Amino acid sequence: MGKTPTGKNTSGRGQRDLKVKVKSARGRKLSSTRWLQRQLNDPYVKRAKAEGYRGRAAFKIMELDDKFRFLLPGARIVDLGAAPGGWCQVAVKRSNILGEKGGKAVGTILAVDLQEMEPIAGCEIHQLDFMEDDADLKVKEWLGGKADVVMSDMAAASSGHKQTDHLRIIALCEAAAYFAFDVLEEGGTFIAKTLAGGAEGELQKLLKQRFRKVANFKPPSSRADSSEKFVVARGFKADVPMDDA
Ligand SMILES: C[S@@+](CC[C@H](N)C(=O)[O-])C[C@H]1O[C@@H](n2cnc3c(N)ncnc32)[C@H](O)[C@@H]1O
Repeated sequence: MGKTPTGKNTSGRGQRDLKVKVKSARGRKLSSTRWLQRQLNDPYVKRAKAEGYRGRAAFKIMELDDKFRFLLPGARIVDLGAAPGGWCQVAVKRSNILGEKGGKAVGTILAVDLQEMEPIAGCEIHQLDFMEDDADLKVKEWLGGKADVVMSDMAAASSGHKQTDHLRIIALCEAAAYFAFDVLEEGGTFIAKTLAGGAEGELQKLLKQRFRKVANFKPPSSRADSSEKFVVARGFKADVPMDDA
């Protein structure tokens, strides 16, 4: 029998467990160094800083919009998982929320996140856990009407376990999708970030019941070594009940 650092006797198995912990602690230290290096060398991180965006995620929504054209002038947009605010910054510009490109400033952006967010002109920001009971009702009330776009970049902090992270993000996507079913205008668009894994088929099936077109897209700015991609559902069918779709 060996001894733990606190002097307790251990079995052989206990010693093996201790070694694993030391090894994984080292692993975490290494990977955080790699994370920092990757951030420092990432061209999108540099561009975001140079162009005044709050994060590299801003380029993902630009690339999604370049391909699918949903940030239209005057759009009413709900941004779920919005912090720190890169998507909102892009949406304010592209949907001419402040009327800077001429015309009336008629659009709205409702931003929701678990975390606090610094204000962004043209966005109404709410701090809320979208998975708590009645969160959808609260957001609906703040919205005060229909939306043209519901977009979700919601993601929980990585657990380090691929399947757990996949199931967590699919749950967030589904909650966002049911909310979209409730608030989208006829023809509206739903965008959500997913991580590849076994439960995606069910999400696609759900979306295909209520949207005319459902596609997956990995923007060039999404890291190649990440299983992240975005589901883009267009042409919302407002009057089709789920069972008859
Ligand atoms: C990748 S970040 C979003 C980045 C954002 N699109 C941007 O451009 O700055 C994911 C966000 O999802 C938020 N999030 C995760 N789970 C959430 C939940 N249950 N309710 C609300 N926000 C959530 C996190 O707090 C985090 O800010």
